[in-house]
Amino acid sequence: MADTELAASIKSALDAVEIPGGGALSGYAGLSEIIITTHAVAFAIAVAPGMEAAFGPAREAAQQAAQAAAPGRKIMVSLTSDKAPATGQAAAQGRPGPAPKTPVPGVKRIIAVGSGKGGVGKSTTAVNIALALQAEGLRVGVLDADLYGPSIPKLLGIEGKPAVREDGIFSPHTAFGLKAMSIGSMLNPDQAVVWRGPMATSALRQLLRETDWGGLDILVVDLPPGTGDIHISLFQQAEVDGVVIVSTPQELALIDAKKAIDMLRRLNVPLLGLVENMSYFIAPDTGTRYDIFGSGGAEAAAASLDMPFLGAVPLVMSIRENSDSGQPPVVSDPTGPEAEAFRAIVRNILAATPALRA
Ligand SMILES: Nc1ncnc2c1ncn2[C@@H]1O[C@H](COP(=O)(O)OP(=O)(O)OP(=O)(O)O)[C@@H](O)[C@H]1O
Repeated sequence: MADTELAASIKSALDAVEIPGGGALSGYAGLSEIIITTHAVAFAIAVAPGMEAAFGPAREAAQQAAQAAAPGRKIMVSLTSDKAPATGQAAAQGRPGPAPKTPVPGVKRIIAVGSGKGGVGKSTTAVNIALALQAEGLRVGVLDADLYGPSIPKLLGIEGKPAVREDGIFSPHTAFGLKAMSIGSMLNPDQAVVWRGPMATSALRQLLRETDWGGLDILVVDLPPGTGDIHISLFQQAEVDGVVIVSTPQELALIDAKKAIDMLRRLNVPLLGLVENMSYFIAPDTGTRYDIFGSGGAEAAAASLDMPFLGAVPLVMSIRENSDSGQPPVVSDPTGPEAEAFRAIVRNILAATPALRA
């Protein structure tokens, strides 16, 4: 069935869903466009502030109606309302605040990996940190929340969609011993823009909470670059134990990274430290190290921001070649200089935050 036909048949299935105050959901002005992807269906219901609970049953019924109309696809129905965060005055007036943070089933600790701008090697770092954590004896998973450039599937050589159990829970992929889920498998590449805002955060919530992680010590979340809805949604709904910021040595990237760091401070999320990627170049023939961008930029930036410097990763062709073919250096060449760089970063993280092992 074509996507437009499927969207139309879901919309007519919503005729049977009654909304508070009477009337059908299909005719409700707050119903968003129905987005169809290869594996998922997503739509949002915008409600007036304070009406979320009243719309709960309608959301449930919409979920079931859409599932019946689109069997085999993951259904994501989000309720959204424009409400200011309940701080200060709002809280004092007794208005509801953001939902409290709740543990993610099957996950003990969460580390997120972020960056100021794209293309700095954030996903490469996330995957290799996850593998290096695993080499330390921890049970580790990776969640690719980078909606605008999901690259974990390629980096881990994962293909296809994750299986959905009968109860609607995802069974994650497994790659190199890591459990892995990617927002990328939920959407077509050209749909990232459409997925902004509530639908993206709803997709994140479901990937995080409706996946059978099966008992992880640490889940590594690859965030989108910059600061946006996904970040805020993750930090508000789950206890994130710390964030690693990845930057390249160029000053511009560092300035961008500062914005990300400011946001974390405002949201009270612990910063684990800064990783400098593509920091120096090792000549493949002689093994000589060249500090092509000048050395120590990120280290100095970390010091000026009063945060730990976790380590530097060299710019090496093999990282690009192996990563892009689904063979991350920590597994493809575990004793090489790139793998050693990531392992040293992980040792620094665990030394500074021993609770991550607990
Ligand atoms: N240290 C490195 N040496 C050589 N190439 C690297 C290194 N780190 C990352 N790369 C390459 O740079 C490209 C971008 O890396 P990656 O996808 O990890 O960045 P990102 O910051 O996550 O980007 P995006 O924001 O687009 O997701 C990839 O082709 C990757 O293989």
